[in-house]
Amino acid sequence: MSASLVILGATGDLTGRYLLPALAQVLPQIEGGLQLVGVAQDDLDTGAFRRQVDERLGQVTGDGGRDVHERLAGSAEYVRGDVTDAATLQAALDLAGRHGTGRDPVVVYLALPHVLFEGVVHALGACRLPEGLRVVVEKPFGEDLEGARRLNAALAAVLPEDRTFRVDHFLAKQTVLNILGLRFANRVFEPLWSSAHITGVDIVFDETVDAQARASYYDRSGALRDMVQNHLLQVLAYVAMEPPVSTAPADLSARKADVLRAVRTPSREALAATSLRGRYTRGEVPDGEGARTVDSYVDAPGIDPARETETYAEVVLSVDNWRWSGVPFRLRTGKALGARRREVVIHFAEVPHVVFAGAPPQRNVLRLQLDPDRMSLRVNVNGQGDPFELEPVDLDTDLAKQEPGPYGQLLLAVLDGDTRLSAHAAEAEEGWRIVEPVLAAWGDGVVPLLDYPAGSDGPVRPAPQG
Ligand SMILES: NC(=O)C1=CN([C@@H]2O[C@H](COP(=O)(O)OP(=O)(O)OC[C@H]3O[C@@H](n4cnc5c(N)ncnc54)[C@H](OP(=O)(O)O)[C@@H]3O)[C@@H](O)[C@H]2O)C=CC1
Ligand SMILES: O=C1O[C@H](COP(=O)(O)O)[C@@H](O)[C@H](O)[C@H]1O
Repeated sequence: MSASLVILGATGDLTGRYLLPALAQVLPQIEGGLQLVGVAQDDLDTGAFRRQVDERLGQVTGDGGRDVHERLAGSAEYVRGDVTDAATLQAALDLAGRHGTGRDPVVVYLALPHVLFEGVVHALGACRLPEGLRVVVEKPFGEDLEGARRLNAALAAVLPEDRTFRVDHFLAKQTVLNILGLRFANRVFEPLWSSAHITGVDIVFDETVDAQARASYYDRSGALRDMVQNHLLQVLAYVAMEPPVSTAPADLSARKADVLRAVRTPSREALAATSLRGRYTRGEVPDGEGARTVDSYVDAPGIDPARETETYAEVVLSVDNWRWSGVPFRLRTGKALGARRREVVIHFAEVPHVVFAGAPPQRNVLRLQLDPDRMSLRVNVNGQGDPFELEPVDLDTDLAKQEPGPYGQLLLAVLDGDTRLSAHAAEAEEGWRIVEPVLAAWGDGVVPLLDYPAGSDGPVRPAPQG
C-alpha cells in the first residue's frame, strides 16, 4: 500500500522537529511509498521545499538514513497558500490524489496554530475530497468547551469519527500503552485496582526544558491547556477506566469517555485548597552533566506578563464512581523544574494488620516511569540479619525502547486507519469540561500565581494565615 500525506503547516516547528523525522523512520514500512505534499504561506517552490525537508531531516537525524531522506524529500511537492482557502486545499489534495491507486489513504495533517483548525475544516468541506480522506488534528483541540464542540461539529460535517484523528502523542508512549497490558493482561493488579486498596494516584510530568523557544504559543496556552486538558487526562483515563470489552478503538474510547465523564467538575473551594499554579523566575536548570541559566519566564521575548500564564499546574481530581470514590488523582506538570520526572505513581493502602514488631511495613508503591520507560513495585520482604525485621525492595524492570518513537507510532496508526492513539470527540470535550472551571477560578485569582525559581521543585503553597 502507498499513501499520501498533506501537511498543512509544512514549514513549522512541529513538522521539522517531529513529523519529518518520524516519517523518515516509518517510511521503510510503507511499502508503496509516500507522497508528501507540504502547504504553508512561505514563499517557496517545490525545489526549495525539497531542499528544506532534506536540510531539516539532516539537522535532526544527521546523515543517518540518507537514502530515506532523499526519497522523502525528493518526491515532496509544495503548495503555497492560505490553508483556510478551499482553492489552496484543493490544489494540495489534487497533488496528493495523483499518487497511488486511488484507494490508498490520503491524510491531511493540521500541523498549524490551533486557531486555524476550524477555518481549515470548513474549507475542506468546500473541496472535492478523496474517498476515505483522514484528517489529523493537533492540539490544543479548541480553547474551551464551546470551541471544542464547534470544532467537533465542523469535523463531523466533513468526515466520520473513525477517520478523524485527534492525535495525542502521549497515547503512543510505551509506558502509557503498558498501563493497558499491566492492568488487563495480569491477574495480580486488577483485583487491587480500586479505592479498597489504592489511596492515591499521582500523574507527574515535570520538565527541565523551559518555555522560551515556543513562547508565542505557550504564553496563550499555559501548562493547564498545554498538558493537562489533553495528555495528562488521557493518562488518567487509562489508569482509571473500567476494563474494555476488547482493544478495538470504539471499546477503548467508550471506556475512556466514561471515566472522564466521572471526573468531578472541580469546585472553587476544592481548587483553592488543593490546586497550585506557578511561573518560573530566573534560575539554574540541570543540563546534561552541568546546569544552564534560564531567564525568568516573563523576560522571554513574546511574553506578556499581564496574561499571567502559568508554567506550572497542579490539580487534584476526584473520580466519582464506584471504583474510585475518595481516591485523589494528583496531576502535576511544569517547565524549567529541577528534575525531569515523568511518571504515574500508584500508592497502595497499608496492610490491614501489622504482625511484625518494629517499624510498620512501608506501603506498596507502583511506579510507571516514562522515557526512559521503567516499572517498579516497592514491596516489603524479610530483611537480612534479623529475619523478622522488614526491608523494602523495589522490583524493577526496564521496558524495551520504543521504535519508532511516539510520532512514528501516531503516523503508522493514522495510515492504518487505527484511531486508538487519538482522542474521541467526547473525550476532547470532557477534557475541557474538567479544565475550564480551573482556568476560570485561576483567572479570577481564586488561586494565586506563585513564583518558583527555575531549577526548583516548583511553587510552594503558602502556609495558612493565623
Ligand atoms: N512545536 C511543537 O513542539 C509542538 C507543536 N504541537 C502542535 O502543532 C501545531 C503546530 O505547531 P508549530 O509547528 O509549533 O507551529 P509553528 O508556528 O512553528 O508553525 C506553523 C505552521 O503553519 C503555517 N501557517 C500558519 N498560518 C498559515 C496559513 N494561514 N496558511 C498556511 N500556512 C499557515 C506556518 O507557515 P507560514 O509561516 O508560511 O504561514 C508554519 O508552517 C500546533 O497545533 C501545536 O500546538 C504539538 C506538540 C508539540
Ligand atoms: O505536547 C507537548 O508535549 C511536550 C512533552 O512531551 P515529549 O514527549 O515531547 O517530551 C511538552 O514539552 C510540550 O510543551 C507540549 O506541547
